[in-house]
Amino acid sequence: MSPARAMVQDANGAAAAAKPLANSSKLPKEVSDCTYELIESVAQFLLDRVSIRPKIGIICGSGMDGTTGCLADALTDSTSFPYETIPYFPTPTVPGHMGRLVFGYLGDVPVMCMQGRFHYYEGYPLWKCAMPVRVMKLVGVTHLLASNAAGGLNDKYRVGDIMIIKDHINLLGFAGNNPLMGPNDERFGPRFPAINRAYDVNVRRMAKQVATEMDINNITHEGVYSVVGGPSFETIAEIRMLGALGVDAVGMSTVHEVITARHCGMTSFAFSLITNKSVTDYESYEEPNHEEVIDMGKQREPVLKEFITRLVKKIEDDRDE
Ligand SMILES: O=P(O)(O)O[C@H]1O[C@H](CO)[C@@H](O)[C@H]1O
Ligand SMILES: Nc1nc2[nH]cnc2c(=O)[nH]1
Repeated sequence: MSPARAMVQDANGAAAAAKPLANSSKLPKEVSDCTYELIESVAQFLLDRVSIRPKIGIICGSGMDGTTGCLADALTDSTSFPYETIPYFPTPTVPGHMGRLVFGYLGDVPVMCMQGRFHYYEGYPLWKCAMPVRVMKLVGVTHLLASNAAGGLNDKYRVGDIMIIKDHINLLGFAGNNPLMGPNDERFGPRFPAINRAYDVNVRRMAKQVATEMDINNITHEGVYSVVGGPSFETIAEIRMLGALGVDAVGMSTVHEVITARHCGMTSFAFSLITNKSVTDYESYEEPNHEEVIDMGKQREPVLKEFITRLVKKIEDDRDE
């Protein structure tokens, strides 16, 4: 598709030509080129083409954003933008991440939904991986809900369980890599943002209420997520180290999105679907693999869809009070 000609697709996949773009080719190479004005222009591109004004932005994790039956398919009155048609947007390279930004109604709540996210191991710098969160912000989103697939370290967790993230350990940050590195534009947020209250306590409370209402408390936990760079899964020594650090689940995403969201004043919430148990035993022949991650995401899709739909409704009702 010509980069100068964006396409929008409706929920049935019908493509329609949108306004031509001045420059829809590539993201700027340097973080310093990714200005507030550039993000504003991307937000404006979207606002010019959709009528709904979502306050809630959703990022779907591995296996939860794929084919028929996924969350984005549940949106009504939807308009979707394949990532390659959005100016300056990265494109996903990972199976299980479809690559569409969908606007629509979940129940009766307007949302925008990233069907596919960006990971550091794909070769994008972290700021670029998290750039869509800033686009959400300038579209008018106030609440970020991110989901991910993760390996479960906590002995009590089983495959298929949900972990509401209460905190994270940013191992990429420890290694000197953070989405906020580079010049800071105060219009997004402060140079040194506090991150200790990243996972909103009120939204977590609502999520626990939803789990009770759905009668899934037996599979729902609250815990600490750690991000690693990937794409290789962890060694046994690494898993043991993470366990000793108090990590309950490990993955390769979400933290850069949440940091970016908090930096620009968005309320954030995230949860993990435990798609595999982390291997801690040298005698074990088990090996994690991306196929089982995607399969578990698909299996849990109905539950997660309902979980998110109910949570979104609670957030919206709470905002209206
Ligand atoms: O975090 P999400 O995008 O759900 O994906 C998780 O699953 C993939 C590994 O199977 C990694 O990308 C990991 O981060
Ligand atoms: N790093 C990491 N990411 C995952 N995503 C899904 N499962 C895993 C895992 O076991 N480790």
